[in-house]
This record gives sequence, structure tokens and C-alpha cells, in this order.
Amino acid sequence: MAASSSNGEHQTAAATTTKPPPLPSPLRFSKFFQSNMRILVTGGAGFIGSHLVDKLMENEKNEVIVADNFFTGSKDNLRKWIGHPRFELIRHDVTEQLLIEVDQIYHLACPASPIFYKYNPVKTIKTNVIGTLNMLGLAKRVGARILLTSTSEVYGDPLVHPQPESYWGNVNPIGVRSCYDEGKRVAETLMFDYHRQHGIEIRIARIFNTYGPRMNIDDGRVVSNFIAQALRGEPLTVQVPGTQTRSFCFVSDMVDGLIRLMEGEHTGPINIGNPGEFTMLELAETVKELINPAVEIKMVENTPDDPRQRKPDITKAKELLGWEPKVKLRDGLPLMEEDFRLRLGVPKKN
Ligand SMILES: NC(=O)c1ccc[n+]([C@@H]2O[C@H](COP(=O)([O-])OP(=O)(O)OC[C@H]3O[C@@H](n4cnc5c(N)ncnc54)[C@H](O)[C@@H]3O)[C@@H](O)[C@H]2O)c1
Ligand SMILES: O=C(O)[C@H]1O[C@H](OP(=O)(O)OP(=O)(O)OC[C@H]2O[C@@H](n3ccc(=O)[nH]c3=O)[C@H](O)[C@@H]2O)[C@H](O)[C@@H](O)[C@@H]1O
Repeated sequence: MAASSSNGEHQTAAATTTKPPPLPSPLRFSKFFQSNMRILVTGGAGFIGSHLVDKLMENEKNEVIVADNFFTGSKDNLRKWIGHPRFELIRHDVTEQLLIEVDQIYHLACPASPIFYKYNPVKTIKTNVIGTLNMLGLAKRVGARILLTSTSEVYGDPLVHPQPESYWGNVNPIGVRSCYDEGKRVAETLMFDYHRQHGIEIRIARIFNTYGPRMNIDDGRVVSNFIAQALRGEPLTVQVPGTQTRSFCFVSDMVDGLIRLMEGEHTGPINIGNPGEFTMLELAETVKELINPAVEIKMVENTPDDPRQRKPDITKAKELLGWEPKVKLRDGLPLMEEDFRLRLGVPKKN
């Protein structure tokens, strides 16, 4: 349960550092040469990362560097930028040191789909802990601001609903999801310790389920599974009991929220997600209605520790970032359907 001493204000005040941040690159103070903003996106070849790169590249004053090990991401997601003079792609694993010069770091590198983060749980923890430590070390050396994409999974199987940032969560520390949710909790701790101890400028986004074009077709997450199944005419696999809820955010809204957080004045953590809440059975019914009314819905076994409910309280995002999602689930699903049809080679019948 949320302890009374853990209300948002108290948490934010305790987090504020008195130490000035390390100096940014001398280039930022040069009078005659206005250098571009150099932005590192770790995990930039993945789903959210590649959409973020597209948005950042729209600004001609930005240079974007992606560091990715291509575990779940792909060069294909970035193909329109490869060879662009303001873009660089580095095959790099964040569990290793990275010595480059940058002004901002969006730190996304980490597998996000449960089937991928459970595939090699020890590596997932290393990515979250050593990877975040390395990126914080880089931020400290070059005086960069760093944003971590944390997750609603830090709330575990929440006992408070909807979840405000002040809720400390209900997480199983030894379960099969712990490599990811405890990994992200340590990553958040490291961010705040570097902030308090070294004055690093940090931003933490707690992302709730995000969907949209470019998700891996075999990613295993629920929205991509249902859309791919509906298009192939296969039964939609609802994991029991089907009454568990999630709140789904369209990827363009997510990218807008992440950039506002990076550019704003607040460390966070700030929930970024769409508060529209659906049971998995409701989601299956909606996909069936919109994409393939002939398809069956089949109940299948679930995995351990699956959270029963999830819905973000986005009061902080609204007040501090002026952000709220614009795309409703019923409008976002057809945009994703279009992309999946193209990739699966299933044209729409008129
Ligand atoms: N999509 C969501 O619903 C969601 C929800 C909460 C949090 N997040 C967070 O957002 C971030 C991006 O998620 P996504 O949905 O785009 O996932 P994704 O799997 O599509 O992207 C992750 C990217 O990180 C790369 N990567 C993984 N381990 C790495 C390592 N050790 N070194 C370098 N690169 C590595 C992958 O190759 C991939 O390109 C993740 O940090 C995830 O935890 C996502
Ligand atoms: O919001 C978040 O913070 C987290 O959201 C997702 O985690 P999860 O909600 O478990 O994602 P899914 O695998 O899409 O599962 C959602 C629900 O759908 C159900 N499901 C999944 C797949 C399927 O085929 N059928 C089905 O009913 C699952 O049992 C679960 O209840 C992401 O994958 C995490 O990276 C992210 O951190």
C-alpha cells in the first residue's frame, strides 16, 4: 500500500540534489560555432526507440546516435536514417562501457516483451543494472542529461488502483518476472543515487503498455499477438482469466511524452500511459470486431505473477508536462493493422 510518507511531494523534495550537475561539453558554450545537440538513444533499433529516433531526427539541430545490440531490435526499423549525415548506428551492448561525446541520453536498451526478457533473465538483469550504471557513468563524464524508460512493472501486481507514482508497488523479488521489474527498480535507484551523489540531471518515465506499428510480429505481447492472429485467421489466445486489465498507449503519444519529460524541469518518476483500461477479453472482442469478425477467441494458460490490473494515474504528467494521450485504442488498432497487413502480406478485402 502507498505509505503516507511516500506521497509525491515528499518523494520529489527528498530527491532534489544540492550538488550542481557536471559541466556539459565546452562546445555548448562556444560563441561562434553553434553545434548540434548530440543525442544518444540506447535501444534505438527497437519498437519505441525507432519511433523516438524518427521524431528526434525531424529537428535539424539534432544529431542522433543509436547504440543497440539488436537482441530484439533491427536495422530495418532505422533503414530510412542509415547513411544520413546527422545519424549514426553503433552495434553495442550497454553492459559494456561506451565512450562517446553526447549531450542527452535516452536510455531504452532492454528487452520489453515478457517472452524475451525471460529468455535470458540473468542478461536482462545485467542490462538493467550494469547497462544503466554504464550510461550513468557516461552521463557523468560528459555532463549529459539522461532519461530512463522505466515501467509500470515497478508496481508489480498493484494493490492501489489506478497507480500513482507515489505507490511503492507489490513486486515478487524472486519470481520469473523479477529480472525485469526488480531490474528496473534498481535502475531507478541508480538514477536517483547518481542524481543525489553526483548531481547528474535525470529523468525517469514509467511507461505503461505501448503498442503501434513496427512491433515485432512475433513479439509475444498481447496487442501484436491478437492483431497477427486476427490477420492469419487463427484464434485469439486470451490467457486466463481474461479479466486482467491493461491500459494501452499509442506509440506517437508515448514519444511525445518522453520528449516532453526530457526537455522539462522534472526528474520524475512520471507515469506515461493511456488511462483507458481494458480487460484482455475486451481487447480480444475489440480486435475481432475491427479486424476479423470470423475469428475465434480461445482461453489459454497464463504465466506466473501476471499482474491483475494496471492503469496509470497521469495527474503528474498532465500538470508537470502538459501531456496527455490523444489516440484512443479504437483509433490506434487500425493504424497497427495497416502495418501488420503490409508485413504479413495480407491485403484488406474491399
Ligand atoms: N513497449 C512497452 O509497452 C513498454 C512498457 C514499459 C517500459 N518499456 C521500456 O521501453 C524500452 C523500449 O521498449 P520497446 O517496447 O521498444 O522494446 P524493444 O524490445 O522493441 O526494444 C528494446 C531495444 O533494446 C535493445 N537491447 C536490448 N538489450 C540490449 C543491450 N544489452 N544492449 C543494447 N541494446 C539492447 C534491443 O535490441 C531493442 O532494440 C525498454 O526499456 C522497456 O523496458 C516498454
Ligand atoms: O506496461 C508495462 O510496464 C509492461 O507491459 C508489458 O507487460 P505485460 O502487460 O505483461 O504485457 P503482455 O505480454 O502484452 O501481456 C498483457 C496481458 O495480456 C495477456 N496476454 C498476452 C498474450 C496473449 O497472447 N494473450 C494474452 O491474454 C497476458 O496474460 C497479460 O495479462 C511489456 O511487455 C513490458 O515490457 C512493460 O514493462
